[in-house]
Amino acid sequence: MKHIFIINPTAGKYDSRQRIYEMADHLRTAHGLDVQCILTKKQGHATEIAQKLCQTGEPLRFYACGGDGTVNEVANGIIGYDNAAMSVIPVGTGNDFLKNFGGDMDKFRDAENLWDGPQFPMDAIDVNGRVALTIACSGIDARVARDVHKYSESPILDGKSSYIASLLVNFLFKGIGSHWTVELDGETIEDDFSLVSVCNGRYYGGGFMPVAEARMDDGVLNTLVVKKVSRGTFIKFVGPYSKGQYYKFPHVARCVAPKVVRIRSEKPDIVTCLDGECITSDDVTIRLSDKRLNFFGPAGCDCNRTARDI
Ligand SMILES: Nc1ncnc2c1ncn2[C@@H]1O[C@H](COP(=O)(O)OP(=O)(O)OP(=O)(O)O)[C@@H](O)[C@H]1O
Repeated sequence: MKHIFIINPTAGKYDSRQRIYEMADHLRTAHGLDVQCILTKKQGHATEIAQKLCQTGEPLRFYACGGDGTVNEVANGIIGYDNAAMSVIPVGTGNDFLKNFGGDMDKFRDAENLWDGPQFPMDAIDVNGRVALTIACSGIDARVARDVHKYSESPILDGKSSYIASLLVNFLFKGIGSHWTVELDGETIEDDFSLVSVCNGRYYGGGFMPVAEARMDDGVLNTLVVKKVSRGTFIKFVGPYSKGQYYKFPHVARCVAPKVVRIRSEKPDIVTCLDGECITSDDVTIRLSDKRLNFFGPAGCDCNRTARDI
């Protein structure tokens, strides 16, 4: 078994390379493991590295060292390969993926807790052939996520404050709704929408939680469809929405669990964020991936630790 640390040197506010090299060295010396550290060189590189290694057929354990973007890229590289599994060492700005594990998040910071941890399958979301693990959102929340990196470079803003800054700018200057045709299995709705959030997990945007009951291994994608609303309603809605209380606004938000969600627009104005990484198109199809992700974590961890019933 090989242990591969894929390190995004640009993730997070501080350089974490030295700390990761020390952890990797410790696994070599204390446990005699075959460990390799690889730095990413550009966006998308983590997927290329992981996929190439998976094709060798060797048994592999990957450690995505970065934020949600790095986690997403490694997942896209390994999903579908039986010989590979992944975990995460969080050194990013937001690390929303690991929030799903609740209080166990801190255990992921040390590879000593991970290298022989249990492996389990997790669901994934397929978005036009690309994979998201936590949430695939389209609409104002995706535009906010696309712009959030501009603000997260500020030394005075943490993950959540950067998200709020981006939300305010989009809300005040760029408008809330988009005219789309949304298909939820057989149902077709043409209307103005604020957002469509397809949730496998629960967190995005530095800790916002659209659907608290979403579970990451139940084969269900909880999908929140929010029609265009006035600025006044949006202001009242956003707080409860961020805490999984969409059901307090039944005239605005509807939560369903379709097998396939398709969004179409007359122009390429559909911004869709997959775990924070954004694509823009005029036709997006989102469904449960037919592949599951092999994931490993600290003993006793649970990707549904923070899930709740309505
Ligand atoms: N060497 C590199 N140079 C520039 N960008 C890179 C490099 N390696 C990876 N990236 C890109 O950096 C972006 C940000 O990475 P990531 O999301 O992991 O960190 P973060 O933004 O600090 O964390 P989070 O998304 O959790 O807030 C990703 O889009 C990734 O593709």
